[in-house]
This record gives sequence, structure tokens and C-alpha cells, in this order.
Amino acid sequence: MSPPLALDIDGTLTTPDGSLDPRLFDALAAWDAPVVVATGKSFPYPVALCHFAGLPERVVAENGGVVCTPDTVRFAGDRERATRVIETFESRGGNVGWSDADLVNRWRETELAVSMDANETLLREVAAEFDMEVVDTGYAYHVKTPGVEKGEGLELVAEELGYDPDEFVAVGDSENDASTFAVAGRSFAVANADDIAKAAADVVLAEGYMDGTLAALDAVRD
Ligand SMILES: O=C(O)COP(=O)(O)O
Ligand SMILES: [Mg+2]
Repeated sequence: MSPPLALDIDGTLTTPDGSLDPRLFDALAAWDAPVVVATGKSFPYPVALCHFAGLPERVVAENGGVVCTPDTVRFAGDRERATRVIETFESRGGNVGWSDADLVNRWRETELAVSMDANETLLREVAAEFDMEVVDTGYAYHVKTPGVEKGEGLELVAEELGYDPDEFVAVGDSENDASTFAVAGRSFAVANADDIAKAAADVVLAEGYMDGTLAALDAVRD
């Protein structure tokens, strides 16, 4: 039996242009242990990914703010405080950088995300005033509650599945994966990972994006 997996989405299961690598679906279908999708994206995205990949919905979304299994959904984090950060940021001239439709935050329940084009210095300054944290995933700046992390979410899902978190193998690419790497028994950073993820991982892969993830799966498959 192969080990259970905790997989990040952006930068890990995607191509450099941001779409899911189609090889993902065969790899998931062939995996004979639970897979947890652990992402900074808002709740519906990983749920849809699991649904259409034919996997049970075992999801850590919003950087740990939402933890979902087929039986339970749990929330952590202070979205109201994140909203106040964004309002203050905008009142000082900041621009979150999304269209009016704002598909990035529309269904986000526990934190808020800001475009990489936004004024990072101003955002961090305002977030600090509200005791909130800014996490740079390489895809967005997330204004989140300190202490809410993907790793804690993985611990909750693992417990529900009857696994110890250190039985998991984690693959990721950015600083929001460091907490997952800390609780998983084995961790892999893809080659395109940021310095924080690389420092937190047991192994830094030579291959990037899905090439890296497939190499990690080959290395741990029974
Ligand atoms: O939502 C983001 O900014 C990044 O998402 P990820 O955690 O799946 O890489
Ligand atoms: Mg990522």
C-alpha cells in the first residue's frame, strides 16, 4: 500500500500557465491510499477537483481555514478581520487587483486574497495593524489569521482517516506548504518552489511543477 498524500494545487499539480496538468488524473486514479488536497484556494476549487477526479472530498482549503471531509466541514480564521484589513488597505490607496466578479474571494469564507500586482508593503503594514498575517504563495497574497495553517488542517483530516500525520507524504511549492511539510513524515518541494518551501522540505526535487510531483510519487510508491 502506498502512503497517503497531501498535495498542494498551484505550482504543484499545475503547468507553469496555471492549468491542471492532465497527467494528474491518471496519477490520482492509480493511487491506492487517501489523497488530501491542501490549498490556499477557496473552498469550492479543491472540492471540485476531488469531485471531477473521482476522489472523496478530503480537502484543506484557504490555507487551513476550511477543513472538509465527506462527513464534516470545519472553519477557522477571522474573515471579518481580513475584511477590515482590505477596507483599510483600499482607503489608503491600495487595490486588491481583481475584477468586479472577484472569483478569487467570492466563495472565500475564512481569509481574503489579494493580487500579486498589489502594493505588498502597504498590505503588510495594514495587516500588521490588525494582527493579521500576509502569506505570499507566488499566486496571491493571502490575508489570514495567524496560527491557521494547512498543516493543522492535515492533522484533522488524518485523524478522521485513522492515520498519523507523519504517515503522509506532502508535495508543495510555496511558503503556505511549510506547515504541511512540518507535520507530514516525508516532504517534497518541486523545483519551482520558493526558498521557504525548499528549506522546509526533506527533499527538493530536480523537476518542477507536475514533473516534480510525479517524481515524488514514483519515489514513495510501494
Ligand atoms: O491560492 C493560492 O494562492 C495558492 O494555492 P496553492 O496553495 O494551491 O498553491
Ligand atoms: Mg502552491
